[in-house]
Amino acid sequence: SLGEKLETIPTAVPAEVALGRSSFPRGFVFGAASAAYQVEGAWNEGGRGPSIWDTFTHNQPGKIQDGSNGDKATDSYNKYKEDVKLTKEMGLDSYRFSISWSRILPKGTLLGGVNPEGINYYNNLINELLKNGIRPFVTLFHWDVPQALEDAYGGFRDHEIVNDFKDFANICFEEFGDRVKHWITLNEPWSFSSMGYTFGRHAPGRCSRWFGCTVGDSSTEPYTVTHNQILAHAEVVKLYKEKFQATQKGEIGITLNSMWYEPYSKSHHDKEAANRAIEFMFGWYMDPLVYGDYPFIMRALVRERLPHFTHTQSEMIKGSYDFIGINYYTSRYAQHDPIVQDHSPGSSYEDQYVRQFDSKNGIPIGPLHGSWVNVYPPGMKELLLYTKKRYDNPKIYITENGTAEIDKDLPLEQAREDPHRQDYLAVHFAQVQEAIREGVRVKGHFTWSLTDNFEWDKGYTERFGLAYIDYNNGFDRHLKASTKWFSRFLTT
Ligand SMILES: OC[C@@H]1[C@@H](O)[C@H](O)[C@@H](O)c2nnnn21
Repeated sequence: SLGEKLETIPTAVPAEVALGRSSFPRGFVFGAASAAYQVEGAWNEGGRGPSIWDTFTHNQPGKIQDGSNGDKATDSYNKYKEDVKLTKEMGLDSYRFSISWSRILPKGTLLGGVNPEGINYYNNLINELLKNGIRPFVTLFHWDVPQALEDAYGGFRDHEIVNDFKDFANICFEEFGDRVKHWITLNEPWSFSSMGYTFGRHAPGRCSRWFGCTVGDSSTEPYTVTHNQILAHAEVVKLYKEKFQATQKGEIGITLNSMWYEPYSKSHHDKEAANRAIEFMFGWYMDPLVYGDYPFIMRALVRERLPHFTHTQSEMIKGSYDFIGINYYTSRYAQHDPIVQDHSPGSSYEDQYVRQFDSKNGIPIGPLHGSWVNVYPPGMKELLLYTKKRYDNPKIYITENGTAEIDKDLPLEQAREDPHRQDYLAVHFAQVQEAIREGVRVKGHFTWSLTDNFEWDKGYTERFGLAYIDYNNGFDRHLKASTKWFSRFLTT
């Protein structure tokens, strides 16, 4: 039972992990990750056009816990060489970052013009990484839709964006594809759809009125936005494979996030609820990518609000990946939410008929780090085994995994102490190793994040970095204590 599992969660560094990188397959990639809006800053410098995150934070500061924004973020636009140096100093193999669409195409479209300063910035970043022997892993879309496209046709609410995303990707492949060999089309389409259109907590902040928004519909827009993201993803993969892969010899995939779910009780209904929860969060995307359509349970429960793919689209989407990126942080309990008479679900979240909890009988599913990361390492392994079993054992990178501390405005020396991060990483590395031993094709792990950064609706109140950012002293970077262990791990 879960109780036994909780007792068996190792708190000390498991022996095999203490052996370090040598206990992972040869060639396994260790990296750290970031995203453009969260680190670059320079929001209106270097020719960059506004994204929906600039609009959202400037116009609705109340939706951000500390009322902050990414105008400066960690000033990585000017300090990227320091970030590359941190990556190298730690002994990491790769740096995952995203390209700001509106820094390349300030008006979002090719017609609106390409920004040469944007091309120049990413060329400099890529070249600096390669000069230091660090492999670039590039995400094309990490939630920062150009505001011009939101204004023109509602961004991902309109199929038109598929063509503009293809144009953006084409420029990136042409300009950077000679040196970038690992591409991720989308980061977490579930988060973009649910946080942005079900709950309205992320840009563009749309949701139904009873969720507290003035515009939006939590029962339909998340499905439309997901549908257009999947189509945009598949068209870009098709473009890369038809026009670039033969010569550039890179690989392309997508990054999906999911929690793992444990049944709240041993009841049949709660076990079924746990299955529904993973299908509505992970299967929403994995089923189209592997089988060409949404999960049957979604068709059955969402019905006319769930868009359909044409046969041609379905064939294009099926198999549109060389790898799957998985972002895992935490797990939840899933409890059956019965369908009572006349109940009409008001959102994509309610459609699954699942109540989710982070604790049971007052006992959390795992120790709480930051505001939402309950440490539950078995969830990492279970999610990986689920992916292997249900989705034909794809090549996987863990494109995000990490933990946080609440910012308590501590003096630097105290703020750098992060034993919880060392424990978190060690126990999750052990789970990844076990999954690999059981045949899961995991080829790399990226810690979220290289540095503290703008944590979306949490602003700067939560720190996920391996390196501390001193926002009050020139955005100085300081490696946290856990990196001493991590660097040793990477060399043994
Ligand atoms: O919340 C911490 C991080 C965010 O900072 C990333 O941008 C996002 O990809 C993500 N997904 N899950 N957790 N995360």
